[in-house]
Amino acid sequence: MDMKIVVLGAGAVGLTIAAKLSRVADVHAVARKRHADAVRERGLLMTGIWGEGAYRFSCSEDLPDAWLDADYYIITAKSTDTEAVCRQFAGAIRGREVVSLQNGIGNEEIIGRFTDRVIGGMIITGFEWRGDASVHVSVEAAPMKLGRFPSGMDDAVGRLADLIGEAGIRVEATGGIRSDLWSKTLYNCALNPLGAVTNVPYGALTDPHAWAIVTAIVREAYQVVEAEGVTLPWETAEAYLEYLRTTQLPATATHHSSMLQDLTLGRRTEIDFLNGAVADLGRRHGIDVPYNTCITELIHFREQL
Ligand SMILES: NC(=O)C1=CN([C@@H]2O[C@H](COP(=O)(O)OP(=O)(O)OC[C@H]3O[C@@H](n4cnc5c(N)ncnc54)[C@H](O)[C@@H]3O)[C@@H](O)[C@H]2O)C=CC1
Ligand SMILES: CC(C)(CO)C(=O)C(=O)O
Repeated sequence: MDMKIVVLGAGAVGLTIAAKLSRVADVHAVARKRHADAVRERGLLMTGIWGEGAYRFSCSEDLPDAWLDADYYIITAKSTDTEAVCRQFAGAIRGREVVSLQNGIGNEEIIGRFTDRVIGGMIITGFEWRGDASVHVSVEAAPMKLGRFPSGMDDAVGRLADLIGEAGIRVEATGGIRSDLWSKTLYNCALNPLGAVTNVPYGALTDPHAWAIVTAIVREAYQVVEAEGVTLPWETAEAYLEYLRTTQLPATATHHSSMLQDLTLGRRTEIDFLNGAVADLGRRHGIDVPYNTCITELIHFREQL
């Protein structure tokens, strides 16, 4: 029997993941009405580096009873909606395997209040809206990572990674997902808010003036990660900055920060799960975090304009 997967809060990331998984599993996506209607009418339209085509799968605004026995629930809402999604589907996800495939620090902890089976996910692939239920997959800097949260590996993680791999998505299972989540958060903290307030593609942030700010943000964040007891693949902030400049940035140089789009559309941004989380944790650990505090306040100011 095929595995049953439910994607909760399916937008650009979630609908695309649902589409790919629909080729190897039974999939239902919970999405907003206009996307759900479009998926039902003509499928999810995908273009870009993950292939082209129309993908049909079950999609609606709610969770039909037939999906209450899903093997995995994957949350792909913005971090600002994690708590609300968990509350709305609390009955379904209690005691179930729930995966966060979101940016930032704090989602897994929120989900952990609703189920004791939390899987952390890190994805560094670009998904851009091209219309209702129409997504362009633009860039990919590394394989997806999946791991039991806060740490460890087990069969449930391995089975999901195998399934996602079968669907044609590059993925690796890991025993240390917090390290991957923090690695991605460093990248987002460095680029997302600065790219949003300056309205430039990420590649432009290597300019020396912008890079000085990126450097300060990353140095503060690095101290916080160390204080949190998380080991990153790079020994120092300087080593990460070199990786960011020479490997991650070239792979996503043309990308515009999605935070800018959130600001333009008058939506709340994920800043409190990124630089805001770094600033909060920094204060708790007695670490000076002026750059992360400043950029967080700046984004909150812009959110209100
Ligand atoms: N778009 C991208 O390229 C990438 C995004 N991410 C992260 O992935 C997460 C999702 O990002 P996107 O897909 O871009 O966001 P999105 O805004 O396109 O998708 C989230 C969707 O969930 C819907 N939603 C929220 N609550 C819901 C509910 N209760 N019922 C039904 N639908 C609900 C929203 O209306 C929205 O359509 C974020 O944490 C983001 O930072 C990570 C890597 C790349
Ligand atoms: C889209 C991409 C690859 C680059 O910014 C990303 O992963 C993110 O913004 O979180």
